[in-house]
Amino acid sequence: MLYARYFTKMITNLFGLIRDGGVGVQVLASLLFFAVCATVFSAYRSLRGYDLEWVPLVGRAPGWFNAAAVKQDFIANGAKIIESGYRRYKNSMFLVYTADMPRIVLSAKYVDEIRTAPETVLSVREGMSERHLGKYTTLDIILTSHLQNDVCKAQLTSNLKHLIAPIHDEARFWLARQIPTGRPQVTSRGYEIVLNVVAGTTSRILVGPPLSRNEEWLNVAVGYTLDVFNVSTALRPYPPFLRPILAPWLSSTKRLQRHVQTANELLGNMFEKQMREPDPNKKRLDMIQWMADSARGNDRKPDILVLKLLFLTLAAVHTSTMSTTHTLFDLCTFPEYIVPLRTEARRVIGKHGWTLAAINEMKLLDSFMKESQRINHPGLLSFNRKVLQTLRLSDGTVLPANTFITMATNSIARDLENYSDPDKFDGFRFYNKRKLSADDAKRHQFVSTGPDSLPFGHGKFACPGRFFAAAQIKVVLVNILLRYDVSFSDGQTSRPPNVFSGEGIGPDREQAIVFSERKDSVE
Ligand code: HEM
Repeated sequence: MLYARYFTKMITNLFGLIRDGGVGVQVLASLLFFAVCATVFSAYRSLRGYDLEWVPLVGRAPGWFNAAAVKQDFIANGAKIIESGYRRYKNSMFLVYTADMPRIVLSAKYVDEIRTAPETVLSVREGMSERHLGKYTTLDIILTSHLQNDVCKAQLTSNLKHLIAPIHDEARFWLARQIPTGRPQVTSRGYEIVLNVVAGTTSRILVGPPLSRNEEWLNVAVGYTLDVFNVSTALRPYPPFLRPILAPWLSSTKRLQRHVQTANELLGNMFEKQMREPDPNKKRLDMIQWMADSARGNDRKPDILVLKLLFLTLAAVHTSTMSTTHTLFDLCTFPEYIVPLRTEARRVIGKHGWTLAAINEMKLLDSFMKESQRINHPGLLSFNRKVLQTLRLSDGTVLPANTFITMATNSIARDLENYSDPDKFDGFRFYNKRKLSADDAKRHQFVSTGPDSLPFGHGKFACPGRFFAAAQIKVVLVNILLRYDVSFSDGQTSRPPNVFSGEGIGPDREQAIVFSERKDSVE
């Protein structure tokens, strides 16, 4: 109201001056005043998410001077804020100021309606790049094309049958490296062991041997992701006009640049060679080959392909590490599942060897992993999109252009309306559901997505790497199950609480696991 009164007065003055012929310094001063007010007003609108005033707000909204404090509040209390919003508005929507953007948290009842929306209307890539400050973190590389998505959907998934044996080799190698043989018991941090095994097995399919075991590469594969998040976390509290000035001075930016430089040195020539002299008789079984084969137009440049491959390390390594670590913690918490899971693994590997057929038959393990993921979600929110064109939903709800939408996937996974006894860990919950009908057999797999199961998103742009992720996690866990007995140390029987920060949920990285080598361990 105050602004409106200023505008009215100023415009009246301006017209008054022109009418009286008193145009001159005063007109210019008024015009300047008008410009300043308009800028300030528009900054205020964007700060307050003015266009979204009709959406109920949950949590705090920033004013002029407390934007950083509101982000900090979400980082500390995100779980409580989202859960309270979900309880009140799970059938409609609410607005939350997250650590990056104000986002509309939409009810999952809309997911089937919007999951097929074209990318010109709802965009995962634009949302991801903007939320993670792509200009400063290199993530804007995903905007040049869909290559990073296409190679996962096509070559990675269709080659899975050839990848199980190499992943198994790699898992065995990295486990043996970290848990020395010949010692009855090794106690070590579970997260760290899993991170190294997953970084190694993922690298095998990203860059192939021998580079996949190269220390320099592995440091990049793990460190790049961490520094992308370090840079965006450091810059977020500052207004956009200050970010280009501050970014070059951050130690995380410098580290990120070094990771990119090292990746270019290690991979640049490989891409170059693969594109210059493709040899149809000597096909590699990795992303270097698949990206070089599929890149078109501007993407056919080694430095672009290197950045896209780095994006894949970000999408793959830490997500799968979290899932595997959570499942390992659940094996230690519920040891009664270990024998049936081990028996199943022995049976199917005895029948099919280390093949995709064996992986697909590990239905008890599939269920155990999905239950572990349900209870220990990768994050509070998923199905993130930027609205590029205003979208009117069938019930008349309007999602305005330039807003960001998301879904409260963690709350959805713990909702009694979706799951009976939702806080109870029931490792064979999904196995039992799969037995109900042919349709249920498809709907309740680790890789299946739907309105009540959104950790991989849903629809056209659901995670394209999830089939690989499922196979890889199974190979790593079965290697552990067949070789070791696992437990927490010192009589600990329950898993440590998860670590919540903003919308992220992760396992406790300090938790020790005791690996006791089994006498009947199987290769
Ligand atoms: C447990 C492990 C994983 C989880 C929980 C996960 C989760 C997700 C989610 C939530 C999305 C956004 C989808 C949406 O909003 O609809 C996504 C996108 C993506 N994921 Fe995964 N992911 C995992 C593993 C992987 C792996 C192993 C790869 C590749 C090897 C991968 C590649 C991708 C790519 C390329 C995208 C971006 C898609 C795009 O550009 O539109 N992910 N993932």
